Amino acid sequence: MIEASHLTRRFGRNTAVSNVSFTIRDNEVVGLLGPNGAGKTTIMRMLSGYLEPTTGEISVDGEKLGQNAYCIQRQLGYLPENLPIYPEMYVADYLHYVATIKGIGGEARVRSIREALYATEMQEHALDNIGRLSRGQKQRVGVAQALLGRPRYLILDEPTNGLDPHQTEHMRELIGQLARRATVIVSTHIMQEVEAVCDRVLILRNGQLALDRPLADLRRCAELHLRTDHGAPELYSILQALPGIDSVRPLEEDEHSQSWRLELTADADAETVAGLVSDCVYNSGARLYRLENSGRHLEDVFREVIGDAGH
Ligand SMILES: Nc1ncnc2c1ncn2[C@@H]1O[C@H](COP(=O)(O)OP(=O)(O)OP(=O)(O)O)[C@@H](O)[C@H]1O
Repeated sequence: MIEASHLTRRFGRNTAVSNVSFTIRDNEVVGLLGPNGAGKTTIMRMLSGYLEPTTGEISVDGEKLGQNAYCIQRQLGYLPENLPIYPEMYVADYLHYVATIKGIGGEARVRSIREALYATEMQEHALDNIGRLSRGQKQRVGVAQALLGRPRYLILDEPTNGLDPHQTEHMRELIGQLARRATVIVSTHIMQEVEAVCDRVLILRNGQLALDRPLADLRRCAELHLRTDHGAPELYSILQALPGIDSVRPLEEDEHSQSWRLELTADADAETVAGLVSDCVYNSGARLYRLENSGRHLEDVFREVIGDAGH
């Protein structure tokens, strides 16, 4: 378990991360989201032990990172945002070098390199010069070095950066597989990625934690999309008064129809409310054109949470 408690990091006068606390349980896959400059990389660097917090503390399985950095780092795989990769080295030599630094030797080192190459689909490039690899292939070398030694914790800063759609899909599958034996913290700008692989999402805004929620929770916060004709002008206020409906937001309207987004209360059952809504529409004399239940998309949640900080 990773516990980050009241983390603050300043660079001169700039506070990159401000009083951020969270706990990550074993085998969770946590997505770290936020606009440019929100503090994601700074948090990941602190979690990996490569950057000290100005104040606050990180502990891993109850051990303080500041006091046991080397020990903890051996259980940790880290893909930094800008990986220092040596262009003149061969892929296999580079992985050999990183494995040695991580204290993996002998048979285990060979096995570990083979596993990492296989997991990242880089086995054919083992004897390629790193300088000649494409951007996406270099990124995969970065992920491969993070996987060496089967770390219990994986911190991946934008792992799909530069990957083509096939490799992006493969990376998602890989993260899913890794989650069976590791705790994964992944930062990305791609919401679909988080929706596809993460159990939980942390959203940072101006260095502060603006949201920490399980994705299942966000999906449960359902909403209904309703489209009717203009047959019942009072429908808006009737809908607003229905149990289970938190708010009614008008969407587009044309001469034939009007649409609303009905946001449900956290404890509402979407199907029960949908039944009430269709009864209401029918009883009001309006014609029902569409009634659809859709979970909230992370993209909408992100926009709401980030607000102006996203520009
Ligand atoms: N080494 C540093 N020296 C000075 N300021 C820094 C340093 N590293 C980060 N910062 C500042 O801290 C803030 C947070 O940066 P950080 O890289 O953590 O954001 P981020 O969320 O990872 O952004 P991006 O999505 O663009 O990668 C920014 O204002 C950045 O300029």
